[in-house]
Amino acid sequence: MPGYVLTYFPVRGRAEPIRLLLADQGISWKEDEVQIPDWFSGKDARKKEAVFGQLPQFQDGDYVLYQSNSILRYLGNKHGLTGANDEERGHIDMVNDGVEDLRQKYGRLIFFEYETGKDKYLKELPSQLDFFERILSKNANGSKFVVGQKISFADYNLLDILQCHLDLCSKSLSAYPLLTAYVERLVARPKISEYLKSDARNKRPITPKHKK
Ligand SMILES: N[C@@H](CCC(=O)N[C@@H](CSC(=S)NCCc1ccccc1)C(=O)NCC(=O)O)C(=O)O
Repeated sequence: MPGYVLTYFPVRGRAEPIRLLLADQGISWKEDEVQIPDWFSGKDARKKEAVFGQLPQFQDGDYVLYQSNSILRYLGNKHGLTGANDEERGHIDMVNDGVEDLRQKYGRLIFFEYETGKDKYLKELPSQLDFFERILSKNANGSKFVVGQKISFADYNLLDILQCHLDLCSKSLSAYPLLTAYVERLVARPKISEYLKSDARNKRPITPKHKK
């Protein structure tokens, strides 16, 4: 039975929350690495087959899925990571959509405004992080996960984008005790800790713009 296959570029990017979920859940997967020049030059013909012409792609046997957030939600549904009831599921989706909003802001900075916009971005970042600190504060005083008693697919997405911001500025969470403790708690989970130390994780830059 073929297992899970994740097709993406040799970067963390939009595939990293998926990798964190799989690693933390003890689920093995195959990395199908696409070289960026081959993708854009057409040497790798898969761009024409991709539903939206982009990656990541996720394969579960013969089942093929694109869109990183859809892949996260699919794995959440399959592996019990979508909350305890409809209300929690709705809030998990809401938080994941909020993470997507922040990821798009982060991507715009990295790919289009880095030289001129970093200071302004960091100055305005608290207005975004305030939302997530408050979300954590409303669930068990921030001592657990974004929603409910169990980890959900949105937690892996939030962890990744927070780590991206810690890479951008190591002090970006210093005014956020709940977010700081949340990241520390999640990265200390044995399987996430093991993955974060792995060559597979550390050979990949966050984006093609980051130099290893
Ligand atoms: N909504 C989609 C967005 C997918 C996406 O943007 N994929 C990018 C990669 S994700 C990312 S971090 N993009 C920005 C930087 C980048 C560009 C090219 C390759 C790798 C990274 C991609 O496939 N670019 C190549 C292309 O469009 O032909 C999703 O969430 O999966």
